[in-house]
Amino acid sequence: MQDSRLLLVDDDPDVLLAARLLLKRHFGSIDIEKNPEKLPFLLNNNQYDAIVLDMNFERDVSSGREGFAWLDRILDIDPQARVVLFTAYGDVEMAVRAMKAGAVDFVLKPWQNDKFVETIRGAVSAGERAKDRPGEPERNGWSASEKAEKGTGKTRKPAPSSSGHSLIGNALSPILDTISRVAPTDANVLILGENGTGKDMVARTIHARSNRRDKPFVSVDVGALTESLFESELFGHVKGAFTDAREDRVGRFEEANGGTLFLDEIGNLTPTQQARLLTVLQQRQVTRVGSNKARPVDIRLICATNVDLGERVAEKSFRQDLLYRINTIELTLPPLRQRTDDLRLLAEYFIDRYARQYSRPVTGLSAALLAEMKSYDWPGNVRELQHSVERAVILAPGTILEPADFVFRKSTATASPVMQTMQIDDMERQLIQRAMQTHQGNITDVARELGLSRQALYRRLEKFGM
Ligand SMILES: Nc1ncnc2c1ncn2[C@@H]1O[C@H](COP(=O)(O)OP(=O)(O)OP(=O)(O)O)[C@@H](O)[C@H]1O
Repeated sequence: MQDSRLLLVDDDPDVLLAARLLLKRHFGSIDIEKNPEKLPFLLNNNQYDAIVLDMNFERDVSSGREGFAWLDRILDIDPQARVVLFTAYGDVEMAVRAMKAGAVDFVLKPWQNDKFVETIRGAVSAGERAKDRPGEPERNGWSASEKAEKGTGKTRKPAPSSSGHSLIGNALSPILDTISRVAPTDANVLILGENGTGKDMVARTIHARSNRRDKPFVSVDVGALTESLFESELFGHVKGAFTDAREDRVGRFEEANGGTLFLDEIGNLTPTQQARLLTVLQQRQVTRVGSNKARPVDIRLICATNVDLGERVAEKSFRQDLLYRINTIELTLPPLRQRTDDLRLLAEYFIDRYARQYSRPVTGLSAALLAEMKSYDWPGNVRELQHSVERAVILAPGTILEPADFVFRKSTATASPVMQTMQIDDMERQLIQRAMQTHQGNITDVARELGLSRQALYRRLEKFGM
């Protein structure tokens, strides 16, 4: 236990300090973090034996919704993560729900010291046992291999051998073939497709099937980086390079050294950012901001975007030389509306996954629902289908999902004449405004309803000045 490493995430600094003081006496090293937004970065860069996560962040004090979203995110990044939840409200029902969603245990605040230490000890040693015997079922009833095979919601970083199975859909077989051929090479790959079509999954699958699979997979949403953060995030900085640079920091390129760097939303880079990126890719070395020492980097580059880069090149907002550098192999993921034959397969896959996760008796979907699904245009693609099925599985009264259990967003085909004459931007703005009202500004819920990633939602909020 003395060499184990823990991460505590809570927005109350007093709680963090008190918990660290207690746990330091029993466990090796304890990282504390006030801001859950830092979780992806921390998890991509560190190996934790257990993570203690608060369920009730400030913005959403009692429902635990934000805690659930962060739990999901952690398990997406690391399906084997041992997450123990902190809850201040003694809401055991919520804690039990969280355990069904993949947490290993929970601690009620205010805690009893002995009990708290024992719970964490249990989480850490369960993780060690699972490492020793990889096939052994875990606490929530699924072994690691079963999770990877079945894709029980935690398959974002699956075992290399089985990662291809989690990309569901017959229409994807040509893409899976290409992935098999391309993955073992070091060729740069550009993945194109609308939001929610599976670009991130494809990037992870390529890495998992590459010779770099034991090295880091580092993912950066470059579209979300401001001009001032771009260089220090990607290339790192040295202490004193700018006001906030209190310590040396390794950039994402260096973090990915030996492994794969995934640059998402590459289509949104400004001309200056494109020029900086191109130089680094040409020279295969990075210079941290404030330093003059160039460091070699060995990365396999995968990029993704939902914009038409050819069009951007034609209108001169994306450099052709950069496009040629990143698109050695190009993969285009079809939107869901163009692969309606896969709808049943995908829907059944998600029904199975969520019925298990939430212990619901749902076993399938009716022909009427399938017909409605086929006539809908799925603007949020597989992500939207996934969330709609999740909601329906939780709420449906019967064992077979019916049209009444499903909420389809108003599609362009059925929109009112007024809506049809509106510009797409206006519709988008209205949808976002409505969802923001419904969810009282909770970004996670709004993004989920709209089938967007949080970053994609942030960009739209910025675009519409909301
Ligand atoms: N073929 C598929 N099989 C199973 N799940 C899928 C498939 N495609 C997408 N998904 C699921 O849909 C969700 C969105 O996928 P992903 O994040 O890979 O899309 P994306 O194209 O990267 O989206 P964005 O452009 O918004 O970042 C994920 O939860 C993923 O698990």
